[in-house]
Amino acid sequence: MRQLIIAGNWKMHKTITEAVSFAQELKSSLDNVGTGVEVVVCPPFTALAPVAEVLKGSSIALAAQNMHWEKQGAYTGEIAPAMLKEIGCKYVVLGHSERRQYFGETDENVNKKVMSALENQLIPILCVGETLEQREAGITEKTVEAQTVGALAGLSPEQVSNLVIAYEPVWAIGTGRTASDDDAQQVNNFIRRVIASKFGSNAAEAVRIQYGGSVKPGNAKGLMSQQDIDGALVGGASLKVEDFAGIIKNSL
Ligand SMILES: O=C[C@H](O)COP(=O)(O)O
Repeated sequence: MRQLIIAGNWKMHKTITEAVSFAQELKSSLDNVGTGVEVVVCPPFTALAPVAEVLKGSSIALAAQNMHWEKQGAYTGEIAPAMLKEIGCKYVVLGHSERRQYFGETDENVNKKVMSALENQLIPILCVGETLEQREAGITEKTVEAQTVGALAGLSPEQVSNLVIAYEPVWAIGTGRTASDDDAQQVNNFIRRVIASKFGSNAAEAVRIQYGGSVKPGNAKGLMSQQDIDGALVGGASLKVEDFAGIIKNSL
């Protein structure tokens, strides 16, 4: 049985002050939520340490939204994996479509980041997903397979078992246009079959595969009750405690 994992990706939102008060409020509103779901927040870099302080002793985990693959060096503006580990991050979001689209990330870069995260005991939340053009051209599976296989090249089945994959159709991100429960289930199931063929059935059974793209309190239950959907990567609706907590509670 895979534990649900619901992560709130704040993207480039919230100052330190806003992030800290959000974390305090979220902590108290999830007091009785139980262990059926793992809750993760992904603040911007500047708010990671202050939010880590607020979350100390709670079951809410911390994730960064990106990192460099190198240990250290002359990479102005970048953040190394050990820096995230030191703050207390458990997860790191890698290969988000916004990173691919606006910052030129390739499957090769994402693969280096996945390897480096694992070497530093950070669990990748690997994002994959097709654009609207790719969906309309009938190449959703081909696209998602290439991203998945490319990002996971060189990993062992054990390493794959422990990571999280987020299927995020680009056309559903921030658009209010969610994939139907069936469409999301179909692609998540396809990803699981890709993992099975490359890394074996144990890894495929264990790996958690989220859905992301306009997840809200009202559609969370339908999506989360699909066989191959093991959680959500939430953007816009993770910025308000009421909405994010609503998604978590409705998923159980
Ligand atoms: O990382 C989160 C996703 O990009 C989803 O964003 P959204 O919930 O605003 O559509």
